[in-house]
Amino acid sequence: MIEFQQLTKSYGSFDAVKNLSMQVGRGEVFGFLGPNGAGKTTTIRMMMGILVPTFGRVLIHGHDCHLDPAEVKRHVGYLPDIPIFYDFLRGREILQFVAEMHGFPKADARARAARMLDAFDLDDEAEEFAVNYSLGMKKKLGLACALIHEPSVLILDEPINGLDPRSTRDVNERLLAEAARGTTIFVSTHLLDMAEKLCDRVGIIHRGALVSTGSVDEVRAAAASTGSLEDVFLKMTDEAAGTLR
Ligand SMILES: Nc1ncnc2c1ncn2[C@@H]1O[C@H](COP(=O)(O)OP(=O)(O)OP(=O)(O)O)[C@@H](O)[C@H]1O
Repeated sequence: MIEFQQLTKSYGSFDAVKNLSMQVGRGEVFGFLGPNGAGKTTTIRMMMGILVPTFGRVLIHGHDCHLDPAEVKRHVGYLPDIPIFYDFLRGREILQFVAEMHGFPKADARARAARMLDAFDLDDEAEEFAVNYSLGMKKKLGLACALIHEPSVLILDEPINGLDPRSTRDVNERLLAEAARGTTIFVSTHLLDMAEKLCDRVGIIHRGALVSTGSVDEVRAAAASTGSLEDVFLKMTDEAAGTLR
């Protein structure tokens, strides 16, 4: 379970994330939606212990993400918005390295890397240097790295941004399979179609503040809208812009 308690990140007088309080339950797929600059990546970086909160905290399975980041990482698989790898390691070597960093013995790490290459259809690129991977291949390799230790929580920053339709479908199917296994998934996106297909609940963040949370139907009802999630999103972020200004 993920628990946000008044999580805040300020840069001078500017609040990139303000007073974020909410919970994501075990096994839930939660879509964190917001327009560009809303505070999604800042929130996720605080969850991963990369940024220090100005105030408040976020807990994963009861562990404080800032005070106890190593324990959090044992439970979490993380896909950053722009996956970055050692350019001159090959796909297979990167996966094996990540598995070994998680403490698996060499032979197990090698077997896990092979399973992931197969699962993500990266076998043909396994011996290629990461620097030569396309964006779609990098996202798939990044997701494979996130999953290699079979985490109970996945934190994904824009996992299908920039992917072609086939890769998008592959990734969505993979995430649905993970959700079916009971993995908790916290996924940031501004692709509403993905949120509608995948998420049990969504939260809409705008200018650092949570403006709505609930199932897609609940969020739709709160916005007094009968339209698509896109209509609801545009209405909510427009109304919020008015009240937050
Ligand atoms: N180091 C920083 N100093 C000052 N402002 C920052 C810093 N990092 C982020 N911000 C600001 O915080 C806000 C939230 O940024 P963030 O990257 O979290 O947005 P986002 O929702 O992930 O956006 P996108 O969908 O475009 O990736 C933005 O206005 C951004 O300019």
